[in-house]
Amino acid sequence: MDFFQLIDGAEILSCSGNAGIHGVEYDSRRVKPGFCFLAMRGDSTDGNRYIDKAIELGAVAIVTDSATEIPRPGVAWAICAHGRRALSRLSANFYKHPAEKLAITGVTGTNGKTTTTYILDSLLRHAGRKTAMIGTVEYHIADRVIPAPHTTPEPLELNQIFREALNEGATEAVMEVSSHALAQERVFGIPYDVAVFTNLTRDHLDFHGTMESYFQSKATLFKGCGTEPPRVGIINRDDEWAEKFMKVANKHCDKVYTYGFAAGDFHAENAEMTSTGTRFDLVTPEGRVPIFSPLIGKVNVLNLLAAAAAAMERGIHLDSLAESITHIVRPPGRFERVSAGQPFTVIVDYAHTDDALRNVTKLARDFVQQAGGGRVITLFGCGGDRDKTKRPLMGKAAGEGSDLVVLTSDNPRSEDPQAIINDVLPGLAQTPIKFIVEPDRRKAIGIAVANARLGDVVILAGKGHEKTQTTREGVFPFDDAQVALETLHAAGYTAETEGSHHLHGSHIG
Ligand SMILES: CC(=O)N[C@H]1[C@@H](OP(=O)(O)OP(=O)(O)OC[C@H]2O[C@@H](n3ccc(=O)[nH]c3=O)[C@H](O)[C@@H]2O)O[C@H](CO)[C@@H](O)[C@@H]1O[C@H](C)C(=O)N[C@@H](C)C(=O)N[C@H](CCC(=O)O)C(=O)O
Ligand SMILES: Nc1ncnc2c1ncn2[C@@H]1O[C@H](COP(=O)(O)OP(=O)(O)OP(=O)(O)O)[C@@H](O)[C@H]1O
Ligand SMILES: N[C@H](CCC[C@H](N)C(=O)O)C(=O)O
Ligand SMILES: [Mg+2]
Repeated sequence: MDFFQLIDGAEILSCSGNAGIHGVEYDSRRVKPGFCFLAMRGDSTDGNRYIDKAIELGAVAIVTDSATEIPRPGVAWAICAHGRRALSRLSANFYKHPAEKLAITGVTGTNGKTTTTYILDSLLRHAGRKTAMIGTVEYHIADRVIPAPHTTPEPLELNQIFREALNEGATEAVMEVSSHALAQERVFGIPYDVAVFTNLTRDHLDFHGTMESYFQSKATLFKGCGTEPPRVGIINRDDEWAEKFMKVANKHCDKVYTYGFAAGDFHAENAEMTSTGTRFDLVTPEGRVPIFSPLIGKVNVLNLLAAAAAAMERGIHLDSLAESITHIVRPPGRFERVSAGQPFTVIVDYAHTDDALRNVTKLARDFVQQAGGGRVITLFGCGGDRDKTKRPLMGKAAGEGSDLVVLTSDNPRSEDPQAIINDVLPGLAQTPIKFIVEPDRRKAIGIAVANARLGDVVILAGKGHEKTQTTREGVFPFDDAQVALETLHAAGYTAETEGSHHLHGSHIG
């Protein structure tokens, strides 16, 4: 492909020269001979600072979002109006527009994206479709796993995955669309067929500033990301922001469906929730069907309703849903039990907002009550270099939902772990709860487990599937489920159970 073909359709303000192009990069450190380097300004640095580095590494063409950069001799050059939009167009051109040939479902919302995409992907695969799945835990093309540096990748990686998926026979893609990706236009030009909104609760205000601007980012998915709007919008009517999302979806999408626990186009009736699964009648515009889901808790009923609605829109028949729902693959680290035969329950969960902590502690409370007693012990921390406003709220939610809280660290990143803890304490102090502070997460897990008695539920919140802890000193291996298991073994519980097998690979809990 030559440079003109590569930049075709991108908003180019001026250009000069031509070259044969063998690859595209937006990170100078990964440039190879024959590549086009797209230099764009970011929040932490400016890609234009690395143009000469990219040329040294063999870049033959530069696309820059800076009109003041002087073209380097012998290098094809273009000035674009918007860095990421240009990157999207170049990536689509380079990989020959794979997104246009896939039916893509995008899921956005503060919580539930990963779970909903896993369920939808399972339903599509169970119906014989070959899929690509993109999200927080990992990316998949059918059974092939690709590591996920971001929940929603940059347009270059996104187009590459879509191209590989198409080449491998995929017809569908299911992806989480983070608010960061929407705000930064990482998904510019992606034509979504179906768009799902799960919920909007406080998070990421460090990046978005206000809830309104966070909402506006998420709403973009329903307006169309520089392309046709989605054919179908699916909205959680139980969420406080539902009406605002409905307004946008009604304006832009051909069809809009709602889902909700007790009412909506898709809803649940006769729900029976136990600690091993959930039985309910799935009510849809096409009729109703009794289902049993291995996922537990009310939020997972909502995730299931969202996924069922999307699956039906993607042509999966209601009759086959009941069967396929029994086979769904659960995402790792979401309400995942860790068991070594101990007389109390240990749960690893990815709750890292006040809303999610409230839900997960409520679920644990329901279980201990159903089982005739027991306490809820919650361990959590708050991420460093992330929304500080959620810290006291998470403290309050954990305190209100638990009998004992162990406050610790969760990826302090560049921050002082104690300073993060200090931000959480005012929220915890608003509750009468007993709490223990231990910044070392391994020791903290030891404390939580040592305090557990017969019938208690211990929730290890915030890190879910993560395999590392990021601190000022570096990135260290850390896996809550593994550490919990080691702690239980050290305490003398050594039974090999389904839960402990799960830790060694299978995603089916
Ligand atoms: C806030 C945010 O999302 N930032 C992402 C964004 O940064 P940015 O646009 O500000 O770019 P920058 O880091 O200033 O760099 C500018 C340009 O210089 C380039 N560069 C930089 C250094 C160099 O040596 N050479 C070089 O060419 C970079 O590749 C980039 O093109 O683009 C960068 C390149 O892809 C990402 O690394 C960076 O992710 C940061 C590290 C991050 O932590 N992002 C998280 C918050 C995120 O995106 N999370 C969401 C999920 C959140 C959720 O829903 O829970 C996600 O989708 O994963
Ligand atoms: N529909 C939901 N509503 C509220 N909370 C939920 C919902 N589904 C899951 N949760 C809670 O949120 C946590 C994260 O769930 P999940 O990973 O599915 O969300 P996500 O939107 O992908 O999060 P992230 O933005 O971090 O990738 C779960 O561990 C659970 O505690
Ligand atoms: N996608 C979320 C994950 C948070 C998980 C938690 N473990 C943390 O590090 O804060 C974020 O980047 O904000
Ligand atoms: Mg996710």
